[in-house]
Amino acid sequence: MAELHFFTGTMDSGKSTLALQTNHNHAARGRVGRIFTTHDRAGEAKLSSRLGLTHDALEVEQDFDFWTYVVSSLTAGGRIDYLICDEAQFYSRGQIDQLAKIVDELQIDCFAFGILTDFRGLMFEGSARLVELADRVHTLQVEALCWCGKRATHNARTENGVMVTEGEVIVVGDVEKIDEPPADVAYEVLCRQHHRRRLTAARAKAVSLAPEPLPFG
Ligand SMILES: Nc1ncnc2c1ncn2[C@@H]1O[C@H](COP(=O)(O)OP(=O)(O)O)[C@@H](O)[C@H]1O
Ligand SMILES: Cc1cn([C@H]2C[C@H](O)[C@@H](COP(=O)(O)O)O2)c(=O)[nH]c1=O
Repeated sequence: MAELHFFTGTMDSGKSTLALQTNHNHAARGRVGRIFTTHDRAGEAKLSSRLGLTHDALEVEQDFDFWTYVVSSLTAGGRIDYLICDEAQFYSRGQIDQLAKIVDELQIDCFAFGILTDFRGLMFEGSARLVELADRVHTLQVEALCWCGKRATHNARTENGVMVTEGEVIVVGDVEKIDEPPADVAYEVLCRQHHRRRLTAARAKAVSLAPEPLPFG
């Protein structure tokens, strides 16, 4: 039986790497797939991993219809055994419904990859629908870590090094590099407590370096 899988984890937890590995393993056994993504950091119609692998992909635009695409391909004599869907958090609710229909009605496996929550800690539309519909939800095994050493569960957005909680939901960007100056927009993975307290690595460092308050009186 075909299944709808949702692989989720914070930014930088290895989702795109796993997407490419999954494609490789299926293709190596002669199965034929299609790779989809949207808003990848590497640019349009690319699926890229921080480990250096990149693969051409089909870009999922807002009005893209998975069901129509797959049915047209099959009708034209094409073969599709599985779909790889990266950055699935950005897909619409309707597009996730189409993926579920493809799994059920056409017996095509679907492997979707994405982050669960946005920089405010709220579920993305695509991820929420995947949690509702997926046959299996897998949490990535490789744990991204908060600066405190705890498992990171949240994706914070920073603007010039300062954590923000308001703004557009979709802003393509990378995780902050510790040895580089703060980017205009970047992300940092944090544990819940430090996300709640808005305590990024830079702020924690600044606070710990701040002089002790003068004794009262
Ligand atoms: N130089 C490196 N050496 C080893 N592993 C690395 C290196 N750079 C990145 N990684 C691994 O790649 C992961 C990020 O992979 P990626 O597929 O881009 O993540 P995601 O799609 O979840 O954002 C990191 O969690 C880390 O495990
Ligand atoms: C939290 C959050 C992230 N994004 C963007 C930033 C990146 O371009 C992608 C996540 O990619 P990754 O492969 O998982 O690292 O999503 C966003 O647009 N809005 C957010 O709130």
